[in-house]
Formats: sequence, C-alpha cells, structure tokens
Amino acid sequence: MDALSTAAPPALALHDVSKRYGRYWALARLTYALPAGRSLLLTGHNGSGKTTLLRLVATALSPTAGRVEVLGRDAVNDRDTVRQNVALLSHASFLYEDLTAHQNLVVLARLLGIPSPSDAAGLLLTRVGLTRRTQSPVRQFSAGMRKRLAIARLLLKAPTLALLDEPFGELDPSGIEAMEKIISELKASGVTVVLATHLIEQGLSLCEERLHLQDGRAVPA
Ligand SMILES: Nc1ncnc2c1ncn2[C@@H]1O[C@H](COP(=O)(O)OP(=O)(O)OP(=O)(O)O)[C@@H](O)[C@H]1O
Repeated sequence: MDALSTAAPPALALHDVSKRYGRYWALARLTYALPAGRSLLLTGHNGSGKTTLLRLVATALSPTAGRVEVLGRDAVNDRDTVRQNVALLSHASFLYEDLTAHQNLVVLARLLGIPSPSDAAGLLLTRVGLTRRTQSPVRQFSAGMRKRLAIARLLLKAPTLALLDEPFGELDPSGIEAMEKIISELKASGVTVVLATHLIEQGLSLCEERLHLQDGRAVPA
C-alpha cells in the first residue's frame, strides 16, 4: 500500500486560524500541526489566546477565518465526529450542581452506554482521589474537588484527544501529583494531550511539543 495513504493525519492541524471577539483579534493567522502520537504544551501569558484555541479545537467556538482539523476532520463541517473524539477540561466544569459526584458520573456513564455505570463511577472517583464527600451535592464542593471531578468526567468519556486547560489550577500538591499521573496514563494509553498551563516545568516534563502564544500569534518560547 502507498505509504502516503496510510499515514495517520495530524492529531490537530491549524490552517491560518484567526478568531475575533468584536473588534479584538484573540488569535491571528495561526498555522500549526501536531503529529499523531505527540502531546502539546500550550503556553503564553494571560490573555494570549490559549483558552480560545482550546475552545476552537473542542468545537465550542468557530474560527473567524481559517480551518481547524482534528484527526483529519474539519472542526466546523464535521463537528459531531470531532466532538465524539475530543474532551475539554476547562474552567467551566459542566457539572450538575444538585447531584453528588457519584451521581454526576453515573449520569454521564449511562449517556455514553458504559456497562455498570455505578462501578465505573466508583473506580474513577478513587482514581482522582475523591473518596470523601462523594455523597454531598457538587454545589458544596471546593474548586479543587470540582477539578478532580471534572477530570474524572473527562476520563469517563475516553477521548482520543484530551484538551486540558490549566488542569493544575486549584489543586493541592497531592492533586497536582494525581493530575500528573493521570496525564501520563492518558498518554501511555494512546490519548493525544494538549495541555495549556502556566506551570512550565510540569508541562515540559509531560509534553514533547510546545506552542507558545503571544497576543494570539505563535512565537518562539
Ligand atoms: N467571550 C469573549 N469576548 C471578548 N473577548 C474575549 C472573550 N473570550 C476571550 N476574550 C479575549 O481574548 C483574549 C484571549 O483570551 P483567552 O482566554 O483565550 O486567553 P488565555 O491565554 O487562555 O488566558 P489565561 O492564561 O488568562 O487563561 C483575551 O484578550 C480575552 O480578553
């Protein structure tokens, strides 16, 4: 077979991508390709465009110009397929506030058709170190507990491409350690990780590639 036709598409490809909010360009003419099997550290000062880029890849936003491709699929024209393969850990955690941590995961597990939803939820809560307060409603959770539950949610979805927006924020030292372990395990299981963080040292130890943004443009780190 022809080697070209069997080559895996990039995990993520940005073709001259720009995003404008009103009159403000949050991303400007970004072109980049992340090879399959590599993970990406996304860095840049506050407001440099990291979250905007992750939301474009997650299909929560559309580009003003240019094209975003995820695993060879167009993020606008083939949005449903891209959504099935991508999960975003973000500042907004999309949790059901009146349900417990366990119930939150069971609801999602049922939606995803996962067998034994309750067991799957229990295993994940242990994995993210959320073993206390599992019967309290999420509205009573601290920011760090929410972050732990949000990563459990992402793990349940088992995406091909995991987008992690400041995953270490709000976590205590044991939480940071648990998050590093989870990211390593995701990578070992073949998941492509895009990690936006200000913790450069952690990021560099977890990712092979780096994209540094400044005012929405890619610049050398
Ligand atoms: N909904 C919005 N409406 C208008 N401007 C926005 C909106 N979202 C983001 N911006 C602007 O776009 C720019 C990029 O923001 P973005 O959140 O992508 O940066 P970031 O690199 O993730 O920052 P941080 O490190 O603080 O999380 C900022 O100037 C921000 O003010």
